[in-house]
Amino acid sequence: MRQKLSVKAPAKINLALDVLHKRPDGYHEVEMIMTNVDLADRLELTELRRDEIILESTSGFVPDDQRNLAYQAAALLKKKYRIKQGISIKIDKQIPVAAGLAGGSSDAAAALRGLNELWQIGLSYDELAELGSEIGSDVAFCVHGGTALAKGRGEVIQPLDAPPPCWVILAKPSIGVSTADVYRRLRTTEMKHPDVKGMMRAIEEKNYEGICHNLGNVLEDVTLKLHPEVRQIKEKMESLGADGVLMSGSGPTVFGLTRHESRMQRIYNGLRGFCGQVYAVRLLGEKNP
Ligand SMILES: C[C@@](CO)(OP(=O)(O)O)[C@H](O)COP(=O)(O)OP(=O)(O)OC[C@H]1O[C@@H](n2ccc(N)nc2=O)[C@H](O)[C@@H]1O
Ligand SMILES: Nc1ncnc2c1ncn2[C@@H]1O[C@H](COP(=O)(O)OP(=O)(O)O)[C@@H](O)[C@H]1O
Repeated sequence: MRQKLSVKAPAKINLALDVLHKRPDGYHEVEMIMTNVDLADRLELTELRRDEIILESTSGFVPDDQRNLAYQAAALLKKKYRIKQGISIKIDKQIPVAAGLAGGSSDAAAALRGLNELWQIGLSYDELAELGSEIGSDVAFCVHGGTALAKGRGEVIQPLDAPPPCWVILAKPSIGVSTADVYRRLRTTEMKHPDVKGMMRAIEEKNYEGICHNLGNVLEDVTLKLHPEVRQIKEKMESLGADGVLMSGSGPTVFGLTRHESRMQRIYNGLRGFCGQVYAVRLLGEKNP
């Protein structure tokens, strides 16, 4: 019998994103608070007799070859641990692409977690995260999942408690944003830094109002200038009564928080039709099992 495994790959949002400076290697030194939401891709991993990697996805927007981050994860493990078995990776894509929600990074992390188990390699999450950061800066967080402070270029992970439960409305306009382009346009001397420590305190104290108050992302201004429709979505979400509203990562997805189901419905209904893709999901906040 060929071995099979199904792995969940949840999206992330950045509750806080600060950039300290640009590094000599071209990356930016960041301080981010990231947490998972229950919008997820699903990867089905099936062993193949032939030594090859086959990748399929339900989305027309992601590559199905070595450019796919989940493919790269499998190739990395195969090379490093001299795995001779082949693998079929089927991605049921639910997370919008190039959205600031780390869909690709989460698929890579899920492939690492799943293949580590399927091929019985025996690596810890810390070891998988270190490997994953060769693929992308957000992969390390996605290996651990839950809620964390991410430093360095995003690969230095300090786990945090889960924030108090709430609804998260995600609204993505029909544009894609290039992370590299947004970082390139960032002027590190002209930034309003978010209070990352204040956000960590609010999470530790399970202080929902404190979390809403401390939301902040230095990349937001860059993307808002490039794409005025993102500002319109922010304003709409605020006027519909979200307690806190912020762009996730490099965007263009905007998220709004509320604890009340009736208000979640109002925000969700008010945004549908106004904006490309809208989701109402829960904060996950807990680490991957
Ligand atoms: C902005 C964030 C926030 O979580 O997420 P997304 O909006 O992409 O989801 C991340 O920092 C994105 O992480 P990720 O998407 O993995 O980035 P990578 O593939 O490593 O890098 C893409 C490009 O972004 C720039 N980059 C990335 C990370 C970083 N700390 N500094 C950078 O300058 C570099 O130009 C790099 O070539
Ligand atoms: N498995 C994957 N899922 C999504 N995008 C992928 C994947 N593999 C490679 N990519 C590429 O990575 C880019 C960024 O995708 P994604 O991770 O969805 O966005 P973001 O970095 O904004 O969170 C896309 O342009 C896409 O072509």
